[in-house]
Amino acid sequence: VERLRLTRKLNMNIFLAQLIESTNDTWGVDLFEVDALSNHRPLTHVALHLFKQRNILKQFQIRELTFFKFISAIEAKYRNNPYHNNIHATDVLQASHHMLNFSVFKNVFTELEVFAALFAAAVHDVDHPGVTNQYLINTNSDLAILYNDESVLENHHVTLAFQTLSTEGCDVLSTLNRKQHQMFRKMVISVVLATDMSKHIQHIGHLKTMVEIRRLSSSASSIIDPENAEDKLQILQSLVHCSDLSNPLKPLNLYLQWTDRIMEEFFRQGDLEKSLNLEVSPLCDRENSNICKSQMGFIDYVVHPLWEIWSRLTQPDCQPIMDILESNRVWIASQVLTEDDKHDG
Ligand SMILES: COc1ccc(-c2ccn(CCC(=O)N3CCOCC3)n2)cc1OC1CCCC1
Ligand SMILES: [Mg+2]
Ligand SMILES: [Zn+2]
Repeated sequence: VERLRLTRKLNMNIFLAQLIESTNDTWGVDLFEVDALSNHRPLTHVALHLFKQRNILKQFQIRELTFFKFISAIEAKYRNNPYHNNIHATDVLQASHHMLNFSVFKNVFTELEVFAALFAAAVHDVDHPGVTNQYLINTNSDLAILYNDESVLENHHVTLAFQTLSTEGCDVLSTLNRKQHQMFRKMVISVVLATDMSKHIQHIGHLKTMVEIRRLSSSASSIIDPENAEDKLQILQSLVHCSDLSNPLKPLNLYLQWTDRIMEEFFRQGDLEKSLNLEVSPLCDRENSNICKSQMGFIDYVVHPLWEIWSRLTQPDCQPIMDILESNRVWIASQVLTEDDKHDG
């Protein structure tokens, strides 16, 4: 029996290693599998692997042990919410890594910009309480008071990330010089704050402008001027925001798991609102919801408008991902009909 147990353990580790290797260049890795096989430490495993694969630790002389301690401390500060947890952080990190490899971004970003974008993705929801900014504001929470109702959650995530750097043995930025540290901090703050849905429309506006310039400018090649730090920062903000909103562009079985999870998180907020005699927020009433219809709305009015312009900027590498969105939408639409019948029934 002991030999059998060890063989099974060995096979699980081999399978885990193969899954983690696939995060290098695969869109839609099953991170729920990685979570199950990694003793619920997907973020530490994947982040360590991707930062090493990109040679970030060597470039900035960051000791592997220091990075391990930091990312483990961050992963431990993600709460076990149904949706906003360490698996979601890993998902956004891996999607951001994947899109940074798009050919349109070749030779555009510096190592420091890549480091800042992936760092921001890994920490972007740390200590998320599983409720929305609006709920924190409506309940006069300490966080809303602390951040004056402005991007409350996003401010909290980035502050906690930088505070974690001062935990014993966790300062992954100790080898950066003053200028690098200042630029890194500015980029991480702006990328994490840009994951607030209140900035969503601005993302679309900036991307439309950039695509327009690409269309007008003669050089059909990469339109992104590597000298324009502002443009590059806006692109990194949109890249992580797109990754944050990438669930409907993942293989259907993964998309449906994320949908179940966000709905359960919303429903728990609705339960809280009911118990506090507050008005139940939209989509948060588990007694009265149409999951497929709300996903159709999410895709048509939030996800597709953003990803349509993002894919135009990043063509041709985004097409396979847009195709998944299209097929998922067709499937959801087919379910709306049956879901109606169920309700009518
Ligand atoms: C798989 O389903 C979703 C996956 C992700 C999102 C989503 C929206 C905005 N973000 C970015 C973070 C943010 O700002 N949030 C977090 C969600 O709550 C609102 C503030 N993420 C919403 C999703 O579905 C919702 C429930 C039915 C329709 C919309
Ligand atoms: Mg967030
Ligand atoms: Zn997020």
